[in-house]
Amino acid sequence: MKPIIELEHVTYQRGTHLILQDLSFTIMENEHCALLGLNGSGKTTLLNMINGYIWPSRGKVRVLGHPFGSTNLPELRKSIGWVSSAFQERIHPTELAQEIVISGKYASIGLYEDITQEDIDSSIALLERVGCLHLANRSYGACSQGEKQKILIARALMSNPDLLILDEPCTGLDLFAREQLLSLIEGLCERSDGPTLLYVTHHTEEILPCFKHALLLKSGQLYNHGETKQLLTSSTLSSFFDQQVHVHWQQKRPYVSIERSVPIT
Ligand SMILES: Nc1ncnc2c1ncn2[C@@H]1O[C@H](COP(=O)(O)OP(=O)(O)OP(=O)(O)O)[C@@H](O)[C@H]1O
Repeated sequence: MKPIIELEHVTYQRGTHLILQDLSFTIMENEHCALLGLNGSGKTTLLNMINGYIWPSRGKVRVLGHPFGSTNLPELRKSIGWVSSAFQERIHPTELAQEIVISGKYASIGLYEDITQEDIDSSIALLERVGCLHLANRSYGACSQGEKQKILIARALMSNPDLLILDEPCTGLDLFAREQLLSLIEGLCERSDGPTLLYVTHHTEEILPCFKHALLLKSGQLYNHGETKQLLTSSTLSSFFDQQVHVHWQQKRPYVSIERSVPIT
């Protein structure tokens, strides 16, 4: 097993604000991991750092074994798939689903390279894998939110990444579209030749059993990390959220409810 993400005493400071503070953790190959943290806890900042868009003020970052500082980051990014709503907003609505998928090979927005027959075949295979082959020639703007997310996952897989980051992929999905997307994600986790997944969410019930590890980020600090089953307990999450919560597991997924101190009338 190889290390996929390694952070050593990483701090990220903007002015006097310590956005990330002394983070140290390692995610190993196939150790699919969930990242939880309240709004403003530093998740996006951390993802930007893992993708080499920002640099630590202090500490060391290594991704896929490449130490930042002596690594060709645009090249490294081709081995990282990143699906986020911020990225979704940058896609032109007239672009066709298949073009979007192919652009993933070049880590570009829009297609500027000469496309090979192999690119076309791979994009078709990926669209089929995410259940969206029928959308190949549909413009992105005309796709539903669930379809858009699946197309972006296919795009992220186009470069055969070693690391796949899914940042709140279920946002805006109805109950059934969400379960459909989660089944697709579960399928990705189960492939021994697939990427290591980092799954960011505010909704613990999306943490599938395949995410055996979890990172809890609180106010820019690593509050805790370890095995999901041990970490996501009522007691740990109540102190993590500074609010009494109750965790119950259903079909091996953790559901969190807030214990209200004031009865609802
Ligand atoms: N460039 C910056 N300069 C100053 N402050 C910043 C900068 N980038 C982020 N922050 C602050 O750092 C904190 C963490 O932001 P970040 O976007 O990483 O949180 P997050 O966990 O992704 O939140 P959310 O769940 O709401 O998306 C926030 O208080 C934010 O305002």
